[in-house]
Amino acid sequence: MQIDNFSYQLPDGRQLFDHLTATFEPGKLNILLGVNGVGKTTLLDLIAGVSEQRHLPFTGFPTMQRIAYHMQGAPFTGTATVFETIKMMADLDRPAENFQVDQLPENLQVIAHTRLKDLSGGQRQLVLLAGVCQLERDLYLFDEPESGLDVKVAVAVIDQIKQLVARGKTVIMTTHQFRNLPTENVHVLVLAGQCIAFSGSPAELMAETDAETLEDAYLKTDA
Ligand SMILES: Nc1ncnc2c1ncn2[C@@H]1O[C@H](COP(=O)(O)OP(=O)(O)OP(=O)(O)O)[C@@H](O)[C@H]1O
Repeated sequence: MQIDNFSYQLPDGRQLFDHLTATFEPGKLNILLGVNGVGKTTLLDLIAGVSEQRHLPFTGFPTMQRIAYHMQGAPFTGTATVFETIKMMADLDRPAENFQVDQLPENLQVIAHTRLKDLSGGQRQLVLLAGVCQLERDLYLFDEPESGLDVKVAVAVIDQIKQLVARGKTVIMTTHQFRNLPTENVHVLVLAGQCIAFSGSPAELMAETDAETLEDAYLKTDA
């Protein structure tokens, strides 16, 4: 999945991307890093085709119907219960499987019959995330999936994402949290200066910056 020499202006005329080239590795967790406002969400929106039609420089990406997109802060309320909501998403792509309560992540089983409108913001985010993971797609996009979640819950969220990768799925995720990130099967892209300033494995980024952790390596980049 490749973006080649892509330039993009915001509606107010600001240049967000300038000759940006990026390769996303299939079957891996692609982690897109960069400071606030650099354009990570905009890039995910463009890949998903939600904001506007994909431009020609985007090649090798699945069609919109084959992409699952967990958007940041998506409004997700209503009178449906946790179980009904996740079952509905499971049934979208795997109607024959008859999704059951015990297939919910453990932390959602106790609130399986609570209505979304009665959940906390973090719990709603967990429901949406679990639903997205039930979809059977070729590419999964997660925009800051652990934001606003307790660190213990965030571990479980990253585990769900790792399970997708273990099943051979391609994931692109933005994050500002380094604590629970895996390093195996991971491809890192650093968005800075209107283009991809680094693309490679966590080990390569750490070697290039002479750092011992991915967080330190990122801090040493010019992002
Ligand atoms: N619809 C829009 N109209 C005008 N500007 C926009 C629009 N959407 C986003 N922007 C601008 O695009 C820039 C990039 O925003 P984006 O949300 O992609 O950044 P980000 O890297 O995901 O940031 P964060 O880490 O804070 O979520 C910001 O300067 C923002 O103001």
